[in-house]
Amino acid sequence: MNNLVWTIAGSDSGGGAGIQADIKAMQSFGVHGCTAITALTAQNSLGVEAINAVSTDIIESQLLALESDMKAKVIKIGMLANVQQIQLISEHIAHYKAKWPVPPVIVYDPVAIASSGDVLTEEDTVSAIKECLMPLVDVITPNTHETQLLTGVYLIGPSAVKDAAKKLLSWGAKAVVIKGGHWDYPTGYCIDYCTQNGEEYWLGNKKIQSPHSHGTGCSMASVIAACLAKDYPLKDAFILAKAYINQGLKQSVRYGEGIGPVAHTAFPTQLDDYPQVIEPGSWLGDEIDFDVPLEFNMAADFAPCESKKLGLYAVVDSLDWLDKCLQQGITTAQLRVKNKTDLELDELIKQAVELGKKYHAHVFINDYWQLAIKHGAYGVHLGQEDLETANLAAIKEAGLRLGLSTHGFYEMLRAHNYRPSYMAFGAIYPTTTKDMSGQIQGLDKLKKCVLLMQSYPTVAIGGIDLTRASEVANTGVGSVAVVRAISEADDYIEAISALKSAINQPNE
Ligand SMILES: Cc1ncc(COP(=O)(O)OP(=O)(O)O)c(N)n1
Ligand SMILES: Cc1ncsc1CCOP(=O)(O)O
Ligand SMILES: [Mg+2]
Repeated sequence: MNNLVWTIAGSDSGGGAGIQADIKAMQSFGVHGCTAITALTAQNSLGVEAINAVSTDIIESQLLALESDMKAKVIKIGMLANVQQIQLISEHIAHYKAKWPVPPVIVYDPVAIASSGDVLTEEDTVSAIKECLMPLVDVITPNTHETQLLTGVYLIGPSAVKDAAKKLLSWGAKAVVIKGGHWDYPTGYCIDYCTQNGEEYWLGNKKIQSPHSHGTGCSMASVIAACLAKDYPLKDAFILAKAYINQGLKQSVRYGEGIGPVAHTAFPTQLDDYPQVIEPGSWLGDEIDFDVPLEFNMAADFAPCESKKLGLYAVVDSLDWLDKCLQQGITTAQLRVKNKTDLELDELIKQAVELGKKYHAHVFINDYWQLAIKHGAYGVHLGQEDLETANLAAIKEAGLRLGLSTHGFYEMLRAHNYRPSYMAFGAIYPTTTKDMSGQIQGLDKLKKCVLLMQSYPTVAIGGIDLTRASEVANTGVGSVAVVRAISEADDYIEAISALKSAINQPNE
C-alpha cells in the first residue's frame, strides 16, 4: 500500500501550523509525509512577523524530486502565497492527474494569510484558485473565514453553510468540508459540515475551551489527507480528524507567551473525544434546523442483550438451518431471508421465534421489524438505511433488542446515537454472501472500533471462516457472525464446534 502523502504548504517557524503541523498529524495516522515548501514564515505564538514566499523555481525543484521517486497517494495543499504559485501548483497537479498510473487525491486547505496580506481578499488570487486549482481539487477544507472570503457567502447559519458549499462544488471541487471551529452556533457548540456525492454529514460537539488552538485547520486537513491515503471513506476521515483535534485541544499547552499549538497525539481512542453525528430529531439537529420527516421516530436505549459476549453467531436463511444450529448449542442466531412473499415471511418469522423459545436461544430477525414485533422476537437486526424508515420507537416499546450494522467510524458513531443492544462491524474480509465492495474493514479498524464501543456487545461479520476466527476474536470483539463458515462446511457440526473453540467459547 502506498502511504505517501505530500504537503505543499508554508513553514511555520513556531512549529504549530503549516508544514510542521502537517507532518506531525500525518505521523499520528501512520502515513509518511513529504514536503514542498511554498513560504518560510517567521512567526511565534504571538503572531506572524514575516512571510517569505519561496520562488516558483525552488517549489518546482522540490516537486520534481518527489515526483521522480516518491509519488503521493494524496497531496495536501496549504498556503499558496501568490498567483504564480497557484498557477505552478495547478499545472503540476493537472499533470499528475493525467499522467500518473494512480492519480493522486487532492486535499486543498485554503490559507487566508500571505505575503501581500490576506491573499484570499485579492481578486486575482481568488480567480486563479477558482479557475486553475478548484477543478483539480477532490476535497476542499476551508474554515468559516476562508469560506466567506472565497465564496462571498456569510455563514450566518446552516443553510448559508450549504449555499457556500454548493458554490465551492460549482467551481469544480468534488467534496467540501467546512470547519466550524470559528462559529458559535449553537452557542457553546462547534459544528462541522461535509458534503460529498450529494450526501451531507454534520458533526457537533461542545466547544473545547482551550486558547491553544494554533494549527487546528492544517492538522484537520492533514488527518483527512492521511485517512484518505489509508483508503478510509471521506465521512470516516472527517469524523477521525475532528476527534483528533478535540483530543489535541484537550492536551494542548502554551509554549510561548501567546497562543499555543494544538497537541499532536495519536489515533483517538477515547469515545469522549468523538463528535456527535447530528441526526434529524436530535437536540443539535433541531438547533440547526434539520427537516424532521413526519413519521420520524428517534428512539434510544434498547433492551440489553443478556450477555456482553454473544459468542458464535449463526446467520441463516432457512428454518432448517436455524434448527440445526440451535440444536448444536448456538445461542445467538439470526434469520436473514430475502425475496420472500409477505405470507411466507409471516410464517417463517413466527416459526423462527418459536424455535428460539424451544432452544432457549436468542434469535434476531433481519430487516422485518414489523413481523418481529408481531411475533414477539428476541430482537431485530437492522442496517443503516433502515434507520431512516423503521419505527424505532415501536421496536423499543415492544422490548425487542436492536442490533445495528456499521461500516466504519462515521456509521458507528451514528449507530451510537441510538444506543442499540449490540453493534455489528463488517465486512471484516471480502465475502461472496453479500456485495460489500468498498466496505472491507480489516482487523486493525475492527480493533479500534471494538475499543471505542467497549460498552456494547460487539459483533464482527463478513468473510470469517475457521482459519480467521481466532484472529478476529483476538481483537476483543465479543461475537463472530458467520454465514458460509457453517452453511458451506463439509460437516457443519464439526465446523460449529471448531469455530467455537477458535473463539474460546466453551462447547457445552
Ligand atoms: C450480525 C449482522 N451484522 C450485519 C448484518 C448486515 O445487516 P444489513 O446491513 O441489514 O444487511 P442485510 O443483512 O440486510 O443484507 C447482519 N445481517 N447481521
Ligand atoms: C450479511 C453480511 N453483512 C455484512 S457481511 C455479510 C455476509 C457475511 O457472510 P459470510 O460469513 O458468508 O462472509
Ligand atoms: Mg438488513
